[in-house]
Amino acid sequence: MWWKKVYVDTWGGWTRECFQEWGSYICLVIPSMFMVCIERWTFEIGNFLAGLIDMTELGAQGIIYELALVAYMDQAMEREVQRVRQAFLSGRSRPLRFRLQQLEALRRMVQEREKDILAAIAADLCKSELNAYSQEVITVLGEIDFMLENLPEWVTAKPVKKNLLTMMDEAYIQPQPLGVVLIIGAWNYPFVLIIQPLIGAIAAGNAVIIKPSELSENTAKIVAKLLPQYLDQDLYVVINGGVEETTELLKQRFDHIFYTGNTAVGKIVMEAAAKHLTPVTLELGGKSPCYIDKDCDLDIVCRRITWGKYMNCGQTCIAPDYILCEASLQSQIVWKIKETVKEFYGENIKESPDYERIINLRHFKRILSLLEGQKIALGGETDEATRYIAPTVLTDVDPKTKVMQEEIFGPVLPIVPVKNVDEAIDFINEREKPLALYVFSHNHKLIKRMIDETSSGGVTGNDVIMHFTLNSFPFGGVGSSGMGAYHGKHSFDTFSHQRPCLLKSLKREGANKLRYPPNSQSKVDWGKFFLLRRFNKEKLGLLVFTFLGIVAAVLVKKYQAVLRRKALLIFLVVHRLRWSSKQR
Ligand SMILES: NC(=O)c1ccc[n+]([C@@H]2O[C@H](COP(=O)([O-])OP(=O)(O)OC[C@H]3O[C@@H](n4cnc5c(N)ncnc54)[C@H](O)[C@@H]3O)[C@@H](O)[C@H]2O)c1
Ligand SMILES: CCCCCCCCCCCCC/C=C/C=O
Repeated sequence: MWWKKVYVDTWGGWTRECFQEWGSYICLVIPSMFMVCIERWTFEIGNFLAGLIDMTELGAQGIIYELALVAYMDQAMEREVQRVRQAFLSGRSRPLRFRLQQLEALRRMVQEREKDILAAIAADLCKSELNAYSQEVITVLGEIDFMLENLPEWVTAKPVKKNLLTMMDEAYIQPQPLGVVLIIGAWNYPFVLIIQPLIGAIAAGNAVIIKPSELSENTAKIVAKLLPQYLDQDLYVVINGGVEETTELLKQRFDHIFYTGNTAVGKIVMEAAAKHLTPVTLELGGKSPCYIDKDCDLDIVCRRITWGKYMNCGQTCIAPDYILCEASLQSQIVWKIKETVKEFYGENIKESPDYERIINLRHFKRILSLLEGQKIALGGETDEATRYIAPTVLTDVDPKTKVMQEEIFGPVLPIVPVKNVDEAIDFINEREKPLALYVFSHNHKLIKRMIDETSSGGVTGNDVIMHFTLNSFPFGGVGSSGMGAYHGKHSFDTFSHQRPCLLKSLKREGANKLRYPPNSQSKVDWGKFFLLRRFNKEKLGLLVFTFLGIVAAVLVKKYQAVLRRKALLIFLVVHRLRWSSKQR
């Protein structure tokens, strides 16, 4: 027997190294022992599946094994999801007290292990720990506090308005957990993009499998290490790995999939989810435009845009992707951005602790290719060894060029001249719906008009990024920038099923005869009366009066049942007569 690929845990990397040395040996010498070895290994490490080893790279020449191993991977993933499902079915994730306690434990994890978390984010993105804290940790702590404060109210059943047919029944909406949720994260804000949805999923009472991005591997590892130390180990599980692991994971049945990442993979996720009719939330990207009206304070506008564009080296889903403005504004904008860059990052940007690097060489080269043939008005300096790209501005950009065809996701800011706001609106509407839209103007009406006449996931007027920070807002895209939303109550709703509950009594069968066969015109008329009429304030007095009658009837012991029925009948007949006369 041969195997092409095996899963092993990557705690500290030692298992992987060990396997590289021993795995191929075992495989070559005693192939039949191989599976046993993997089984024992995965058992010993608690079924955590992570890194992938390509046995062909290790000198094993067999090809026949691939199928056998894929089957093994499938089974392993299936077992893991099954384990989490069993934990969910135990019911322990549901009680409010448990949810609050897990959220508090998560907060304790972030507070007690802050240094480890910040170091991991910093290592992944060449980010200062201060920036990692303000961009990721603050948001997470704020979200946990918000949940703890509001959850007791959100979990309670909400009574709903009733119609005449159900007026004696109990009718309410009960939010309930969906089940097992899969959260797939992206690398650019590797902590907040998995922990913030996790908070919502826990709050809603679900079990969760988290698949962090393999590109931000330090954060992926620290999350996999810390979560089991603080949270229930069977309900909340981290599975690390790359595309192959995600692909295997996506074959399993989940009750909801929450994916953050690029649009192309978003389609893959949705297709896989469709096989199980699993609902998805897709937090995708796109080109977020920034319109600068000539009636504005350019100093302030350029400071805000510089902050949002070059934060995290432009690798922010809601960073302003490009600027639309009148041609005459371009030179001033370039000048003011240049001054701001100096103010923010100093004369030597490479030395600044506030300026990050591009995540990997592939993205570095991709961004460089976007500069070809462009007029570079600011920046343009690069260093492949450290994946540094200076804050860059391009002017007079032709919308047909490559930089305007894909999301930039780097520190390159094209300016596309337009004649006026009408042309800017048309420009935006001719393209895919962006994740964010930014409009700068002193003219409030112009901002409102742009909001009314365009579509985007979110909008901020006279600033950038900041709508992300308000957890009373739903955060998400529209069209190709995504579907569904989260943050605060919106996360709770995303991970809950709003279950309508109608509780009737087995008494009062008389009223139900109306819907039983055989049907008649009179039954239809009564049905119309019962179902098409709604209570309004005008009728409330009459209703109260009727109820008082019913209560009185209850007090008259001997005639209790008879009186109640009569009062209801009188009320309905009076109503019906008044309604019929109005109809005429
Ligand atoms: N809307 C948001 O909140 C938000 C936030 C961050 C990033 N983004 C968007 O994400 C993009 C950047 O992230 P990325 O996509 O480069 O991140 P990424 O490369 O980390 O991929 C995201 C996840 O998808 C998985 N994946 C990748 N290829 C896959 C495949 N073929 N099949 C199955 N799974 C696969 C990865 O394992 C990873 O967990 C940008 O477009 C950005 O705008 C959106
Ligand atoms: C010290 C004050 C902090 C100000 C708030 C900063 C807000 C930063 C938000 C960063 C966005 C993180 C999520 C990104 C999603 C898409 O990539």
